[in-house]
Amino acid sequence: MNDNDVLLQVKNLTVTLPGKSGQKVRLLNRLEFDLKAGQIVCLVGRSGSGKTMTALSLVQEVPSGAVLTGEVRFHGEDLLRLPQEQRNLIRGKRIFTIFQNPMNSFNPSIPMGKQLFSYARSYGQADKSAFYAEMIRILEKLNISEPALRLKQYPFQLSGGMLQRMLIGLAIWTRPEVLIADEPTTALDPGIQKEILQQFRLIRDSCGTAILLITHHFGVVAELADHVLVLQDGTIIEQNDVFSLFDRPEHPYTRALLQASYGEEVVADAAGSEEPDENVSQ
Ligand SMILES: Nc1ncnc2c1ncn2[C@@H]1O[C@H](COP(=O)(O)OP(=O)(O)OP(=O)(O)O)[C@@H](O)[C@H]1O
Repeated sequence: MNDNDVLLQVKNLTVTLPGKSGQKVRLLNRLEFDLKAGQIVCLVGRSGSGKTMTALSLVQEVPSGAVLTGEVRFHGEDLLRLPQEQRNLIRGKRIFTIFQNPMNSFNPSIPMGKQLFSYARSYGQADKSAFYAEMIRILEKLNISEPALRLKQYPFQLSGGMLQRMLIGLAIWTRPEVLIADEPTTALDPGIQKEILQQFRLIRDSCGTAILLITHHFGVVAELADHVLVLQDGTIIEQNDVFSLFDRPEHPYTRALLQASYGEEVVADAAGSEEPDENVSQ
C-alpha cells in the first residue's frame, strides 16, 4: 500500500450543533484519516465518543441542524462539495454503508428480493435470475436459512439479525470500493459474527475494498484491523497500525480501553445474545 492507494481522505472533519446558550457543541473535532484500498481500519471508542457520527459524516447524513465542515475526498474529489446527484452516484455502489438499524435500510412494503434486485438493477444488473442465484449463494454463506423463501418475504417477516445479514449480503454482492460498517455484527450470534467478519476479509482480499469498521471489540480489531483510530469525545486521540497500537498504546484512554477488554474473545459481545425468532411477524 502506498499513498496512491488512498480511496477516502478525511481532513479536518468537524460536526457542530447549535447549543442552548448560543454556543456551538462540537460532536466531531477536526478528524483526519485515510482509507486505503485493501485496508481495514477499525474505529474504536467509548459509547458516545462519536463513532456513528463519524460514519454518518462520511456519507453526509448528519442530523438536521448539525453543520458538517472539512473534507471527505473520494479519489481526490471532495464529497462535501459535489452536487447531490453526483454524490448519489457514488453512494450506494462505490461507497456502501451498513448502519446499526437495518430496518431503516429497507422499504417495509416491498418483498426483500424485489427491493434487492431493484437496487442491483439501478447499478446495471439486468439478469434477474443470475442476481437471485448469486444472492442465494451469498445468503447461504451468511447462514440465512431458506434464502429463496426469505427473498420472497417482506422485511417485517425477518428478524433484525436476518435483515442485517441481507444488507451485508448486498454489500458482498456490490463489491464496493469503500465499505463503512457500524457495529454490523453486534446483534448476531458468535458463529455468524465470525463468518461475517471472514466475509469482510474476503471482500477486502478479492476486491481491494477499503473497510471502515466501527466496533467495541478489541478482539475484532486484533483479528481484522490493519490500522486503528481511537476516538474520544469526538477527537481522534490516537491512530496507529494495529500492532503498534496493541504493543505501545500511547494515550491513557487507549490503554484504558485495551485494559477494559483484556482477555476478550473475538465474539464475546454476542455471547448470550441469541438471535430472535426468524419469523417475527408471521
Ligand atoms: N441526532 C443527534 N442529534 C444530536 N446529537 C446527537 C445525535 N446523535 C448523536 N448525537 C450526539 O453525538 C455524540 C456522538 O454520538 P455517537 O452516536 O456518534 O456515539 P457512538 O460512539 O457511536 O456511541 P455508541 O457506541 O453508543 O453507538 C453523542 O454526544 C451523542 O449524544
